[in-house]
Amino acid sequence: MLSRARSSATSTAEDRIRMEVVRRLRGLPGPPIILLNKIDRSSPPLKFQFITQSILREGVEKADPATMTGCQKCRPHMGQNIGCEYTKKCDCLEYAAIDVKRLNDITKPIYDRYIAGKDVDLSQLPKRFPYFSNGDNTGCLVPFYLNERHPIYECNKYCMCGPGCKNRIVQHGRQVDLVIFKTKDRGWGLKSTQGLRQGQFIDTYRGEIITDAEATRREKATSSSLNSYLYSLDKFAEENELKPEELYVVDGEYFGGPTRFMNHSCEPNCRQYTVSYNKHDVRVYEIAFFAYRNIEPSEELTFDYLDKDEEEEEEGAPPPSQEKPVDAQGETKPVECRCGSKKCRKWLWM
Ligand SMILES: C[S@@+](CC[C@H](N)C(=O)[O-])C[C@H]1O[C@@H](n2cnc3c(N)ncnc32)[C@H](O)[C@@H]1O
Repeated sequence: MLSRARSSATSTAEDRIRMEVVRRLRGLPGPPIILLNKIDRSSPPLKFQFITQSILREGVEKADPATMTGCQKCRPHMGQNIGCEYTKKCDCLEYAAIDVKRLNDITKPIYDRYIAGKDVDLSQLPKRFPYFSNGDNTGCLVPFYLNERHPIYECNKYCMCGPGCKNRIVQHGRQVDLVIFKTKDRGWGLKSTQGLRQGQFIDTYRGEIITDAEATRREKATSSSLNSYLYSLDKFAEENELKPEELYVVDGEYFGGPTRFMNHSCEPNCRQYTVSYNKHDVRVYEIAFFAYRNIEPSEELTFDYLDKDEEEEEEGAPPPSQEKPVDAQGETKPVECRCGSKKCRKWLWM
């Protein structure tokens, strides 16, 4: 009798936690996010809170708002009705990927000077629009951006192109339904009940944006693998000569969005991309997940925790290792990878 009473009290507590998590999920904007557990009676921890915007913690500052300018020459209707379609005119696309195929006798010498490291006016050069602007793939990231990982500069509230501009996808937020589900052997994971197209936006990675010093303090204060939830905002570090201690870090452990539940795969179906609304802010920007290939309904969504940009990839992906990885302090933080891929590198962290 006693053990029966105990077990029913436990289930009530578990049920209450689940109901509270479901209540929180229902309060979020956008298509539904479902909680699914066919494995046991647990729920994601209540100390984790869903947020819709990252929280800037002490010592973290966005660039002066005065630096956030919008495109001034664009208009909502410029012919094909896709907003900033004339990429040479659009100030927001100044730093977009250069479309080398469209260089001509006038722009090629400018491009060559740019490649040689000279200071040039990039607005002169033809750019690549990051998203498909018509057809079945409208809104999906084009293959060039998908593969090259060039930062995406979306239009912003100061732009003259208007809210319907096709250079605004991530800022409109998640448009796909999601399921946070319990996996057999990797805690919680994420999937969608709908099929996703290659290049389709899923959601951003949100959390507390903290200084590098605070990230180090948090890492030292915990014995758990906190690094699972820390994401360094270092995309622009090298070109802007930012020192490691000047960088900010997103911590999604206690505050975040559903993407915080995405597991790692050595052969992932999603990748993360840099999205900026202010080209002058090199320290605070969005990390956005896009489908890297077509994804079947209910296929688990994964990304590579050690994902490298193309240039770094050319140096070669880390080989599968039988040895336990060791960090800079010589401590092992072995988390065995259970992604199940043929290309599995065996460990989550190298
Ligand atoms: C960002 S969290 C992902 C969500 C996590 N599964 C949860 O329940 O909160 C990262 C942690 O998930 C687990 N994990 C993610 N991918 C894994 C994989 N491929 N193999 C083993 N564990 C994995 C590890 O415990 C890792 O530290």
